[in-house]
Amino acid sequence: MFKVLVSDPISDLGIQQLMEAADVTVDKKTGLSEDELVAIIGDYDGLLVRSQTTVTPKIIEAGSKLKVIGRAGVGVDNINLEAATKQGVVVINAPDGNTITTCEHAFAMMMALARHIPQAYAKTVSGVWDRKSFLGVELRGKTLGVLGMGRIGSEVAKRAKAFGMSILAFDPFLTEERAEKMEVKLATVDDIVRNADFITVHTPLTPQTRNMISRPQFEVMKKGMRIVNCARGGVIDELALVEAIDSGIVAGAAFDVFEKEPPQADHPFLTHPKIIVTPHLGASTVEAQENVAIDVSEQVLHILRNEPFINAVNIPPVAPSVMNKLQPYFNLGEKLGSFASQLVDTAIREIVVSYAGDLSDVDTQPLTRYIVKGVLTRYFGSDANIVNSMHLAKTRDVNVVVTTSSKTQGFTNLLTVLLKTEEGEERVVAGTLLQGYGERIVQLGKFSVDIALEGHQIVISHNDKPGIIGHVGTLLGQNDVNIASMQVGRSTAGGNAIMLLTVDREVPEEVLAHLSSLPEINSAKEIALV
Ligand SMILES: NC(=O)C1=CN([C@@H]2O[C@H](COP(=O)(O)OP(=O)(O)OC[C@H]3O[C@@H](n4cnc5c(N)ncnc54)[C@H](O)[C@@H]3O)[C@@H](O)[C@H]2O)C=CC1
Ligand SMILES: O=C(O)C(=O)COP(=O)(O)O
Repeated sequence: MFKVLVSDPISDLGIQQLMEAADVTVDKKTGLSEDELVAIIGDYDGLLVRSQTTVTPKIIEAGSKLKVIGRAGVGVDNINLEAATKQGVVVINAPDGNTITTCEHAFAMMMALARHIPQAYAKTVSGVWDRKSFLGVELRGKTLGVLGMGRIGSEVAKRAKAFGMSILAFDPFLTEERAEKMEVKLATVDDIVRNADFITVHTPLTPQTRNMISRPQFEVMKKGMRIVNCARGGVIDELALVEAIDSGIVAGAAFDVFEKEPPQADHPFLTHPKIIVTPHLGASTVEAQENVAIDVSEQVLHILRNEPFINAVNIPPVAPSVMNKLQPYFNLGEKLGSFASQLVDTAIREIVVSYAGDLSDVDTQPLTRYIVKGVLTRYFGSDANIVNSMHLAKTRDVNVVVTTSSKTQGFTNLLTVLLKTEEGEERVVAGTLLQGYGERIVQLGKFSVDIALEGHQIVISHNDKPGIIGHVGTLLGQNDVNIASMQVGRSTAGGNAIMLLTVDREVPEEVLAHLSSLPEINSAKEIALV
């Protein structure tokens, strides 16, 4: 039974499938301190959060069973990704569910700003009928600068056009072609700050976006412009903004997010007559909260059940078409890695993965993660997984080299794993996925073989002399080890040879030792692929 902790207010309807899953129990405990979370997180396989819970390295380290942290929303800046990746915890988010809602909030803020709605409301309900102080401006005919043209920024631009605004947009990934298609003008940050009547930011907070709008930008802004931040506190320099308003450059600002949330009681935004604020409500609609909770619950279930999943933040994204192509090979890759690692006796220094044939035209990185996981599982057990396998290899000074070739080498697809060790040992194993026959090993060292990659196997290196197969069969039979299949490969008659056996059960140590001591046998190793 998996246990999931929900530590922020998340829609009940959205997490229904998680609550109804027969193999999951869900506990809801909101408002916990770091220490309180540290004390209980060890019991949980999954953690679901929004933006209130700060998931610190201390919490992640205490989560010894933790497999997944699900963020019911977009921004994962409250989750320590480095600690999660190190520990092999998958972090997923729900990037699509609150796009429209947040876009609509940004728009609502822009309109409220243009027409002083919060200030006018406050005065009216206080009993003052003041029609003179709140002269607004129209959006029509104005220039809107959009910084960050991702999901939300693009939707804001779309709506702004309907209001008769012209749009200047900047995003490092916005091409001239896409800008044209969206009927926005591709601009630089400098163009935007100099020419926009309104600016809205829709980027994550990164070292590049922190204080993206600060004193130097305010200095060249159009007098009387207005600015909106429904993305992340810190993208616009808060103190520089107050100065720019007070000096008459900026006519007003609307903020949903703050550098520190909640802001201190004496934060200048909270009392400034030209700044309107909301308490990080961008994603707070019934629809968005259901959407993000549904999306994240679905993925958390997949991860707990070891099924393929999407939207992992600490694993590079993979296009669905690439994923469809790679997915059938994940098992093969992991087993080949595991097989190869059980052939070596000394510390691995390099893992060389070669892809040939069909797989050469896609980005095979996700598959490499499975192979490396397979190799490292021998040393790290279940602590190695596809999230941290590359990281683990790096921290252990294991070099991972990938080569690809479109040549088919006799198989539609061929994965080869070569391990090089500190002592100069080299072990190579290659496998393929054969329609109707599943995962097969087709090369072991320099020998061609063909055997299913499954269960318990024995690899025997021997000299090609008559009678050896008989000796091996007899010894295993005497020890009640049944042989399911056998393959023999040799380079030249009478030379080195390899015997690959699939057996029905684990082979006792003493039987392996006995096998190794038989005449003409150089070594016998058991490989477990279970
Ligand atoms: N106020 C709220 O409740 C909510 C806030 N958000 C925040 O809104 C922001 C945008 O969310 P989405 O549109 O879903 O994300 P997204 O990932 O689709 O878009 C972000 C865009 O910012 C661009 N970007 C990155 N660095 C940039 C730079 N230096 N200059 C210009 N553009 C840059 C990226 O290329 C990307 O296109 C995020 O910070 C997210 O956390 C999202 C949902 C709710
Ligand atoms: O999704 C995001 O990035 C948000 O900022 C929404 O935050 P919330 O889930 O409302 O705490």
